[in-house]
Amino acid sequence: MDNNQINNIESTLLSDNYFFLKKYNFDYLMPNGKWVNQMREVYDRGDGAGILLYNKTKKTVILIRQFRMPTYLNGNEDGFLLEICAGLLDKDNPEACIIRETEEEVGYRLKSVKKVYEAYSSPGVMTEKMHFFVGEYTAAMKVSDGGGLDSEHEDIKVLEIPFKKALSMLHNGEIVDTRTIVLIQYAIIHKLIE
Ligand SMILES: Nc1nc2c(ncn2[C@@H]2O[C@H](COP(=O)(O)OP(=O)(O)O[C@H]3O[C@H](CO)[C@@H](O)[C@H](O)[C@@H]3O)[C@@H](O)[C@H]2O)c(=O)[nH]1
Ligand SMILES: [Mg+2]
Repeated sequence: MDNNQINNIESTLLSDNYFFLKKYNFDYLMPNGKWVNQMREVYDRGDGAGILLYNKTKKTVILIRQFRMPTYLNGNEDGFLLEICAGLLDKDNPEACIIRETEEEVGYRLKSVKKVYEAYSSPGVMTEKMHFFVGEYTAAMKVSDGGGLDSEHEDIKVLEIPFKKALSMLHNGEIVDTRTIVLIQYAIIHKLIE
Protein backbone atom coordinates (compact mmCIF):
# COMPACT_ATOMS: atom_id res chain seq x y z
CA MET A 1 0.00 0.00 0.00
CA ASP A 2 1.59 3.26 -1.08
CA ASN A 3 -0.38 6.45 -1.64
CA ASN A 4 0.63 9.84 -0.16
CA GLN A 5 -2.80 11.20 -1.06
CA ILE A 6 -4.32 9.28 1.84
CA ASN A 7 -3.47 9.49 5.53
CA ASN A 8 -4.64 8.52 9.04
CA ILE A 9 -6.49 5.34 8.08
CA GLU A 10 -8.60 4.06 10.98
CA SER A 11 -10.82 1.00 10.86
CA THR A 12 -13.77 -0.02 13.02
CA LEU A 13 -15.17 -3.54 12.93
CA LEU A 14 -18.93 -3.41 12.20
CA SER A 15 -19.51 -7.16 11.81
CA ASP A 16 -17.51 -10.36 11.95
CA ASN A 17 -20.61 -12.52 11.91
CA TYR A 18 -19.36 -14.62 8.98
CA PHE A 19 -16.93 -12.49 7.02
CA PHE A 20 -15.67 -9.01 7.93
CA LEU A 21 -17.50 -5.72 7.44
CA LYS A 22 -15.42 -2.72 8.52
CA LYS A 23 -15.80 1.04 8.46
CA TYR A 24 -12.71 2.95 7.29
CA ASN A 25 -12.13 6.63 8.10
CA PHE A 26 -9.26 8.32 6.32
CA ASP A 27 -8.01 11.70 5.16
CA TYR A 28 -7.89 12.22 1.40
CA LEU A 29 -5.93 14.96 -0.36
CA MET A 30 -8.16 16.61 -2.98
CA PRO A 31 -6.71 18.00 -6.23
CA ASN A 32 -7.25 21.54 -4.82
CA GLY A 33 -4.72 20.79 -2.03
CA LYS A 34 -7.31 20.42 0.78
CA TRP A 35 -7.47 17.35 3.01
CA VAL A 36 -11.00 15.96 3.48
CA ASN A 37 -12.15 13.18 5.77
CA GLN A 38 -13.85 10.27 4.06
CA MET A 39 -15.66 7.18 5.34
CA ARG A 40 -16.13 3.94 3.39
CA GLU A 41 -17.65 0.61 4.42
CA VAL A 42 -15.61 -2.33 3.15
CA TYR A 43 -16.65 -5.99 3.07
CA ASP A 44 -13.82 -8.54 3.22
CA ARG A 45 -14.61 -12.13 2.23
CA GLY A 46 -11.14 -12.90 0.88
CA ASP A 47 -10.52 -13.58 -2.77
CA GLY A 48 -12.22 -15.93 -5.21
CA ALA A 49 -11.68 -18.04 -8.29
CA GLY A 50 -14.00 -19.07 -11.12
CA ILE A 51 -13.74 -21.22 -14.23
CA LEU A 52 -15.46 -21.67 -17.56
CA LEU A 53 -15.39 -25.41 -18.31
CA TYR A 54 -15.65 -26.19 -21.99
CA ASN A 55 -15.52 -29.16 -24.34
CA LYS A 56 -14.29 -28.40 -27.86
CA THR A 57 -15.60 -31.63 -29.40
CA LYS A 58 -19.10 -31.52 -27.92
CA LYS A 59 -19.14 -27.70 -28.25
CA THR A 60 -20.55 -27.41 -24.74
CA VAL A 61 -19.86 -25.53 -21.52
CA ILE A 62 -20.68 -26.44 -17.93
CA LEU A 63 -22.54 -23.90 -15.83
CA ILE A 64 -24.20 -24.25 -12.45
CA ARG A 65 -27.48 -22.99 -11.07
CA GLN A 66 -27.78 -22.04 -7.40
CA PHE A 67 -29.82 -19.82 -5.12
CA ARG A 68 -28.22 -16.42 -4.46
CA MET A 69 -30.04 -14.45 -1.77
CA PRO A 70 -28.64 -11.02 -2.75
CA THR A 71 -30.02 -11.43 -6.28
CA TYR A 72 -33.40 -12.56 -4.88
CA LEU A 73 -33.50 -9.29 -2.99
CA ASN A 74 -32.76 -7.33 -6.13
CA GLY A 75 -34.89 -8.26 -9.10
CA ASN A 76 -33.94 -11.91 -9.78
CA GLU A 77 -37.44 -13.44 -9.74
CA ASP A 78 -36.74 -16.83 -8.02
CA GLY A 79 -33.21 -16.05 -6.82
CA PHE A 80 -31.60 -18.87 -8.85
CA LEU A 81 -28.60 -17.74 -10.84
CA LEU A 82 -26.78 -19.37 -13.75
CA GLU A 83 -23.05 -19.11 -13.09
CA ILE A 84 -19.59 -20.43 -13.78
CA CYS A 85 -18.23 -22.87 -11.21
CA ALA A 86 -16.52 -20.71 -8.56
CA GLY A 87 -15.45 -20.55 -4.96
CA LEU A 88 -13.66 -18.66 -2.25
CA LEU A 89 -9.90 -19.21 -1.99
CA ASP A 90 -9.77 -20.13 1.69
CA LYS A 91 -6.06 -20.81 2.17
CA ASP A 92 -5.52 -22.35 -1.26
CA ASN A 93 -3.70 -20.74 -4.12
CA PRO A 94 -6.15 -19.79 -6.91
CA GLU A 95 -5.27 -22.73 -9.14
CA ALA A 96 -5.61 -25.34 -6.38
CA CYS A 97 -8.86 -23.68 -5.30
CA ILE A 98 -10.49 -23.85 -8.70
CA ILE A 99 -9.44 -27.47 -9.25
CA ARG A 100 -10.96 -28.37 -5.84
CA GLU A 101 -14.15 -26.34 -6.48
CA THR A 102 -14.59 -27.95 -9.90
CA GLU A 103 -14.61 -31.39 -8.33
CA GLU A 104 -16.90 -30.35 -5.45
CA GLU A 105 -19.40 -28.38 -7.50
CA VAL A 106 -19.51 -30.15 -10.87
CA GLY A 107 -17.74 -33.48 -10.33
CA TYR A 108 -14.86 -33.20 -12.82
CA ARG A 109 -11.23 -33.76 -11.75
CA LEU A 110 -9.13 -31.39 -13.86
CA LYS A 111 -5.39 -31.82 -14.32
CA SER A 112 -4.70 -28.36 -15.69
CA VAL A 113 -6.41 -25.00 -16.00
CA LYS A 114 -5.50 -21.74 -17.73
CA LYS A 115 -5.51 -18.45 -15.84
CA VAL A 116 -6.89 -15.68 -18.04
CA TYR A 117 -7.70 -12.66 -15.85
CA GLU A 118 -7.34 -11.30 -12.33
CA ALA A 119 -9.79 -8.51 -11.47
CA TYR A 120 -11.59 -6.79 -8.58
CA SER A 121 -15.22 -7.96 -8.29
CA SER A 122 -16.90 -4.88 -6.87
CA PRO A 123 -14.18 -2.33 -6.08
CA GLY A 124 -16.42 0.24 -4.39
CA VAL A 125 -17.42 -2.09 -1.59
CA MET A 126 -15.51 -5.38 -1.54
CA THR A 127 -11.82 -6.21 -1.20
CA GLU A 128 -12.34 -9.33 -3.30
CA LYS A 129 -10.03 -10.04 -6.21
CA MET A 130 -11.30 -12.68 -8.58
CA HIS A 131 -9.04 -15.12 -10.43
CA PHE A 132 -10.56 -16.19 -13.75
CA PHE A 133 -9.73 -19.52 -15.40
CA VAL A 134 -10.80 -21.60 -18.37
CA GLY A 135 -10.40 -25.37 -18.55
CA GLU A 136 -11.24 -28.22 -20.90
CA TYR A 137 -13.28 -31.09 -19.52
CA THR A 138 -13.89 -34.55 -20.98
CA ALA A 139 -16.12 -37.46 -19.95
CA ALA A 140 -13.00 -39.30 -18.69
CA MET A 141 -12.49 -36.61 -16.03
CA LYS A 142 -15.92 -37.19 -14.45
CA VAL A 143 -15.55 -38.55 -10.90
CA SER A 144 -18.88 -37.69 -9.25
CA ASP A 145 -22.17 -35.86 -9.71
CA GLY A 146 -20.83 -32.71 -8.03
CA GLY A 147 -23.56 -30.60 -6.48
CA GLY A 148 -21.54 -28.93 -3.70
CA LEU A 149 -20.89 -29.81 -0.07
CA ASP A 150 -23.75 -31.10 2.10
CA SER A 151 -21.86 -29.77 5.12
CA GLU A 152 -22.26 -26.23 3.73
CA HIS A 153 -25.89 -26.85 2.64
CA GLU A 154 -24.95 -26.23 -0.96
CA ASP A 155 -27.60 -27.07 -3.56
CA ILE A 156 -25.90 -26.81 -6.93
CA LYS A 157 -27.47 -27.99 -10.17
CA VAL A 158 -24.90 -28.87 -12.86
CA LEU A 159 -25.86 -27.98 -16.42
CA GLU A 160 -24.03 -28.97 -19.60
CA ILE A 161 -25.13 -26.45 -22.18
CA PRO A 162 -24.37 -26.14 -25.92
CA PHE A 163 -22.10 -23.13 -26.32
CA LYS A 164 -24.51 -21.65 -28.89
CA LYS A 165 -27.30 -21.82 -26.32
CA ALA A 166 -25.09 -20.12 -23.71
CA LEU A 167 -24.47 -17.32 -26.21
CA SER A 168 -28.18 -16.81 -26.81
CA MET A 169 -28.78 -16.87 -23.02
CA LEU A 170 -26.13 -14.17 -22.71
CA HIS A 171 -27.79 -12.05 -25.36
CA ASN A 172 -31.37 -12.52 -24.13
CA GLY A 173 -30.51 -11.62 -20.54
CA GLU A 174 -30.88 -15.10 -18.97
CA ILE A 175 -27.21 -14.97 -17.92
CA VAL A 176 -26.87 -12.03 -15.55
CA ASP A 177 -23.76 -12.91 -13.55
CA THR A 178 -20.80 -10.66 -14.40
CA ARG A 179 -18.14 -13.36 -13.90
CA THR A 180 -20.01 -15.69 -16.24
CA ILE A 181 -20.43 -12.97 -18.86
CA VAL A 182 -16.70 -12.16 -18.69
CA LEU A 183 -15.63 -15.76 -19.32
CA ILE A 184 -18.18 -16.45 -22.06
CA GLN A 185 -16.95 -13.31 -23.81
CA TYR A 186 -13.37 -14.57 -23.34
CA ALA A 187 -14.42 -17.83 -25.03
CA ILE A 188 -15.89 -15.91 -27.96
CA ILE A 189 -12.86 -13.62 -28.37
CA HIS A 190 -10.35 -16.47 -28.17
CA LYS A 191 -12.47 -18.90 -30.21
CA LEU A 192 -12.34 -21.66 -27.56
CA ILE A 193 -15.28 -23.34 -29.28
CA GLU A 194 -15.85 -23.03 -33.03
N1 LIG B 1 -23.52 -19.49 7.10
C1 LIG B 1 -23.12 -18.69 6.13
N2 LIG B 1 -22.60 -19.27 5.04
C2 LIG B 1 -22.18 -18.46 4.06
C3 LIG B 1 -22.26 -17.05 4.13
N3 LIG B 1 -21.75 -16.54 2.99
C4 LIG B 1 -21.36 -17.60 2.25
N4 LIG B 1 -21.63 -18.74 2.88
C5 LIG B 1 -21.37 -20.09 2.42
O1 LIG B 1 -20.00 -20.23 2.10
C6 LIG B 1 -19.86 -21.15 1.01
C7 LIG B 1 -19.07 -20.50 -0.10
O2 LIG B 1 -19.02 -21.39 -1.20
P1 LIG B 1 -17.94 -21.18 -2.34
O3 LIG B 1 -18.34 -22.04 -3.49
O4 LIG B 1 -16.57 -21.30 -1.79
O5 LIG B 1 -18.10 -19.65 -2.72
P2 LIG B 1 -19.11 -18.94 -3.70
O6 LIG B 1 -20.19 -18.29 -2.93
O7 LIG B 1 -19.51 -19.82 -4.85
O8 LIG B 1 -18.14 -17.81 -4.24
C8 LIG B 1 -17.98 -17.52 -5.61
O9 LIG B 1 -18.97 -16.66 -6.07
C9 LIG B 1 -19.02 -15.39 -5.41
C10 LIG B 1 -20.04 -14.54 -6.14
O10 LIG B 1 -21.20 -14.42 -5.43
C11 LIG B 1 -17.69 -14.68 -5.47
O11 LIG B 1 -17.80 -13.54 -4.64
C12 LIG B 1 -16.56 -15.58 -5.01
O12 LIG B 1 -15.31 -14.97 -5.27
C13 LIG B 1 -16.61 -16.88 -5.76
O13 LIG B 1 -16.39 -16.62 -7.13
C14 LIG B 1 -21.25 -21.53 0.55
O14 LIG B 1 -21.58 -22.76 1.09
C15 LIG B 1 -22.11 -20.42 1.13
O15 LIG B 1 -23.41 -20.83 1.37
C16 LIG B 1 -22.83 -16.47 5.29
O16 LIG B 1 -22.94 -15.26 5.44
N5 LIG B 1 -23.25 -17.35 6.27
MG1 LIG C 1 -19.26 -21.78 -5.33
